[in-house]
Amino acid sequence: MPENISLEDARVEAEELTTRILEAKDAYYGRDTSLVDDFTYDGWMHRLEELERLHPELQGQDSPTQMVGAAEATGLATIEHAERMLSLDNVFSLEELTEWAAKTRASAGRDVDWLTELKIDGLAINLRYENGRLTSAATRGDGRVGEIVTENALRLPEIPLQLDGTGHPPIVEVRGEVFIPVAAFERLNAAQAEFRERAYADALDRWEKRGGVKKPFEEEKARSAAARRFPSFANPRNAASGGLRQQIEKKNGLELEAGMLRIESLALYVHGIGAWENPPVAAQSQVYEKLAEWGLPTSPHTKVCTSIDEVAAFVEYYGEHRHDIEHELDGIVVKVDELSLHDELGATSRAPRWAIAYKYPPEEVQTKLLDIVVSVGRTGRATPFAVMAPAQVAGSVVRQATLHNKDVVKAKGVLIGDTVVLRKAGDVIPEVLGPVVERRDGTEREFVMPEVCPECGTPLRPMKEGDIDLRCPNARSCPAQVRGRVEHIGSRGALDIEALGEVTAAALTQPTTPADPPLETEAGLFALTLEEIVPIEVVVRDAETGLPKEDDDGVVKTRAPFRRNPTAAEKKSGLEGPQPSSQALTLLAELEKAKTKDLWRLLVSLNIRHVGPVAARALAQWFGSLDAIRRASRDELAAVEGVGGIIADSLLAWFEVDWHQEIVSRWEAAGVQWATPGHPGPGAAVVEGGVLDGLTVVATGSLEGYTRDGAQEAIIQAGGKAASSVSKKTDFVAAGPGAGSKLAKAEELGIRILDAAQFHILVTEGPDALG
Ligand SMILES: NC(=O)c1ccc[n+]([C@@H]2O[C@H](COP(=O)([O-])OP(=O)(O)OC[C@H]3O[C@@H](n4cnc5c(N)ncnc54)[C@H](O)[C@@H]3O)[C@@H](O)[C@H]2O)c1
Repeated sequence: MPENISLEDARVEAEELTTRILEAKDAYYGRDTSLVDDFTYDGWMHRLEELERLHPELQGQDSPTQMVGAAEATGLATIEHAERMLSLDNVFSLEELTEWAAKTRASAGRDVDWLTELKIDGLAINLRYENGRLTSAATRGDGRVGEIVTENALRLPEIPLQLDGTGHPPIVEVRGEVFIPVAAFERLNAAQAEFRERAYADALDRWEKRGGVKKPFEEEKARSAAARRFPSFANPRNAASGGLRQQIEKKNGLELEAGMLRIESLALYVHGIGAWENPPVAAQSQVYEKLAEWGLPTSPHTKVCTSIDEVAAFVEYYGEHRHDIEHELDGIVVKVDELSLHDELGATSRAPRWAIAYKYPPEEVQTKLLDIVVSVGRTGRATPFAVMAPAQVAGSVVRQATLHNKDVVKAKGVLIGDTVVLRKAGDVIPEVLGPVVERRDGTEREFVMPEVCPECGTPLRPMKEGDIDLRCPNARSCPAQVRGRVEHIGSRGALDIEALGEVTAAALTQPTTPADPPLETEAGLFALTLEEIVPIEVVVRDAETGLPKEDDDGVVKTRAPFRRNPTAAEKKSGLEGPQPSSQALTLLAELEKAKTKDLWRLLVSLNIRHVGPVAARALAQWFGSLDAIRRASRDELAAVEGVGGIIADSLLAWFEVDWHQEIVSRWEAAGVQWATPGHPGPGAAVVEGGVLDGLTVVATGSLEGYTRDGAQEAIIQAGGKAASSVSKKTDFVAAGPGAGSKLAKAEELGIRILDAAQFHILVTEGPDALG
């Protein structure tokens, strides 16, 4: 729907946007920091373009929509490019991409081949070669004039001073992207941490030599100074940009060492040309072949596509595999392959018309760090986590992220109230990368790790001697730990009780009413009665913020999940007062069923350290009953395949605790079956001689007819080993839709890959039946 905005309103909005965009550009191109995330920045640019489309009189020559990068002088000498270096226009959906392709083909007046490439998240570089010899390397700058970085560029082994071969053009400009590969970026940040430590140690040394008395705050000062000198880099793009543009000759000591290391992390892929008269090739893809012949590095991830469907498939493929690539990418670049069409189609003042960048949804955004709260988990570990203003990142809304421990909070340098960079890549757990220091206004405050458990007030202790992680030692009755254990009991890998999730576990252990929760520990779980749970009331929380909701009078709202009012018909038939809700009835029915579930599931639900489904299955298969496990010696336990010494010790320690014994006996009194019926006793491995005996199988993606657990179970039941990662020892990989890196690994190692139907044959009839 065309927007109806008056010129006056549009002007005000455009001015506001321009100010913000220019500020962000200054920081990004001049100081290698991002004041906002790329997605927000792109949104501003798009809106400004839209306003200028609606009111063309707003579009001055100096509008950011007409400019490439920034000319901001940063102290480096500059050089004019022989031919302008442009930016790229963006699209954010396949629909827009298809539209652009149709328009471009129409302008070309003939069929077009598309060259698809990964959009490398780095910074552009222009390499000028005269008769095959490098005369300058420069950044893009404002597109006409860039900063000279020749000295640093020549430190990259991939940038040749002299091109291979003979007969080079008198002048050619080669354009490419300088970036830091993902693996090198990790190493670089690890090295920065070492430099921090060394700088800190040096400062203390100097202090001591001067005979000073160290005070805690002096150490603190030395630490912060070291952290300022050698900060962690928030992302490879900004680290690469600063790395290439640093004035290395002005550095010495540790700074010089760190600077050199940063340059050594840089890599290059070339992706274009400028100022090449009459190139002896007709297509951009052939240009790359030529550049490779000259010894320049080209990306292996390019493809010539003859239809837009093929382009879309490329976009989709790398959308799923963007984390399997050696560098970060923020999208796909689609180019018209034929060079003569580049001239015909031309360019706007900012971008060529023969290419477009398709941008993937963001994986890195900025948001406000509202608070750092400490949570206690089921094992008692006290973990600080970030509470953030909700942020949409990589397709989901993120509000929280763990910060692990107080040292991590310190290392990341975040303060409560900071604007922080938040990253979530695909299925990966969200992570706070660090603060945007430039956005501070002085109201931020430091996080202080509490000394007592926030849930039960018990003084926190190190997990083990000298450990930085703290735990609440009140394992039996700390409400947070009981809640965590009860939730674990209901989880899919344990007793798989659907009605017993996080919210129900909290209701049973920490309701607002009654004051004494029905479960003080999990020992009472299987003896719960309707009378106990029906009165339960819990606080209603806001889904966005997690804070308690209040009514108009400021009273906290509560909810009674386990009861309902009687229906009219029930009232008529004389029923009075609250009735159990269907949730209450389901919970008790499912608990009843769980009492006779497989022994291994019951073992997992006991929350014994290290005893997960794999060890529990092995124990259950070997011993057949909890009693037999309890009577076994350390050696007997450790000898069971899949158990070992650590788990044996953990089992022995668990049985020694009185309140653990109480769980077992009270569950038993409530009807829990601690033995597998018909098991012949210790030593009888049930599935020996199965059709998969001695074979290792990995199941990945969604296999029709199997849940994730179900596929694993089927492998084990057939006597095979269900492994979670692919290696040379893997015999088969069963892969369904959504299979990612494991499938790629299997292909790489040449391991036989099965679909769901073949997998079914494998686990029921064995490998020979596959043919
Ligand atoms: N977060 C911020 O504050 C902020 C500020 C300014 C710019 N930015 C980011 O930078 C972008 C604008 O910068 P831009 O003008 O460089 O545009 P761009 O990064 O969207 O696209 C153009 C650039 O892509 C690069 N590129 C990577 N792979 C390529 C390939 N295979 N073929 C051709 N080119 C390739 C080239 O260097 C080219 O100059 C914004 O969209 C935003 O994401 C962010």
